[in-house]
Amino acid sequence: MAVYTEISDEALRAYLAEYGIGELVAFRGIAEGVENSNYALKTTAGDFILTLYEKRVDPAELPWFLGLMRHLAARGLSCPQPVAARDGEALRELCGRPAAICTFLPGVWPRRVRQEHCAPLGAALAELHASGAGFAEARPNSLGPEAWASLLDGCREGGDAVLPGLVAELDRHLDGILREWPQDLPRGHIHADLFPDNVFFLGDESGVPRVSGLIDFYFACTDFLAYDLAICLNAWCFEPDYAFNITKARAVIAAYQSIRPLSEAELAALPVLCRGSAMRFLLTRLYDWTHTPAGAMVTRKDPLEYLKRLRFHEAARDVRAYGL
Ligand SMILES: Nc1ncnc2c1ncn2[C@@H]1O[C@H](COP(=O)(O)OP(=O)(O)O)[C@@H](O)[C@H]1O
Ligand SMILES: N[C@@H](CCOP(=O)(O)O)C(=O)O
Repeated sequence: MAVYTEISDEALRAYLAEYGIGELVAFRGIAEGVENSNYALKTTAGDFILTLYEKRVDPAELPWFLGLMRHLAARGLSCPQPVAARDGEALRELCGRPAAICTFLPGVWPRRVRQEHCAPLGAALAELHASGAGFAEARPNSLGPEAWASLLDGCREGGDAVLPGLVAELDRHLDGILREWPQDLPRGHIHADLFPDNVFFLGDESGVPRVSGLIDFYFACTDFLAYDLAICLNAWCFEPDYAFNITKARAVIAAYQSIRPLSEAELAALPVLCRGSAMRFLLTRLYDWTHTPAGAMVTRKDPLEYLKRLRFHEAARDVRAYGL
C-alpha cells in the first residue's frame, strides 16, 4: 500500500474548502503505486484523485508534470487533469507535502496482459509521443543513464544480500550498456513509466479492449522516444515465467509504427535501449528493496524480475529477437 502520509478527516475537509468541488462524501487510501500517497475522493461533485507527492518527485518540477498533462489533454489524449482551487492554483500543500487533486479516469488496468492489450498500448504510446510535441520546455531524465552508476553505488552494501554476485553482475551489464548507449536518436517528451498499472482500459469484457486513459506522469521527461517503447516492451511483453512473448512485442511495435514509424537507427538501438530500461527499473527497485524501512505501508517490487529481463536482452542483442 502506498500511503506514506496519513490525512485526518479534518485536514482533508479544510483542504477541500479551498476548492469548488463540493462536499466530501468519502475518501480512502489507494492500495497501489509505490511513489506517492494517493487517495480516492468522492465529493458531492463526483470522483477525484488526491495525490501527496513523496519520495522521488522534486516539488520544483511539479508544474512541469501538471503542465504536460494539460498539454496532452488539450490535444485529445485522455489523462488526469489537475483541478484548480478557487485561487486558480492546482498545486498546493497538505500535511506538509506538495499536493494536487486530479480528475478521476474511468477504466481498469490489466492485471494480466493479454495479446489484445498490446496493439492499443503501442498506439497509445505513439499518440502520447505525437501529442507531446510542442510542449515547450524540456525536462532531462533524472533517472536516465547518467544516474545509473550512482544508483548502483547506493545498492553496493545491500545488493549481494538480495542475490550473491548481483553487484558484480550489474557492474558488468552497466559498463556494456553505457558503452553502447546511442548518442543521437529522435527525442521528445516520454512517459518513462508506462507499465500496465498506468494504462486504463475499457471494453475488456467484449474481448476488444480499448485504452481509456494514461496516468502517472511523474517520471515523464524529455528523452529518446524509442526508449519509451523499450520500457513498454519490458513491462508488457514478458510472461509470468519471464519468457519474452515475441507476438506481444510485434503487436506493440507494429501499432506504434502505424502512427510513428521508427528510423533505422532507432530499430538498431532497440536492444540496448531495452537493456538500459531493464537496468533503470532494476536499480530503483533494488534501491527501494534495500532502503525501505521495515513497516512502511508500501509493497516493494522485486528487483530480480528485471535481472531476468536484462539477461534476456543481453543474450538477444539483435533486433530480430523482438519480432522484427
Ligand atoms: N486519475 C486517476 N483516476 C483513477 N484512478 C487513479 C488515478 N490516478 C491514480 N489512480 C489509482 O491510483 C493507483 C496508484 O496511482 P499511481 O499514479 O500509479 O501511484 P504512484 O505515483 O504512487 O505510482 C493507480 O493504480 C490507480 O488505481
Ligand atoms: N513502475 C515502476 C515503479 C513505479 O511504480 P508506479 O506505481 O509509479 O507505476 C516499477 O515497476 O518498478
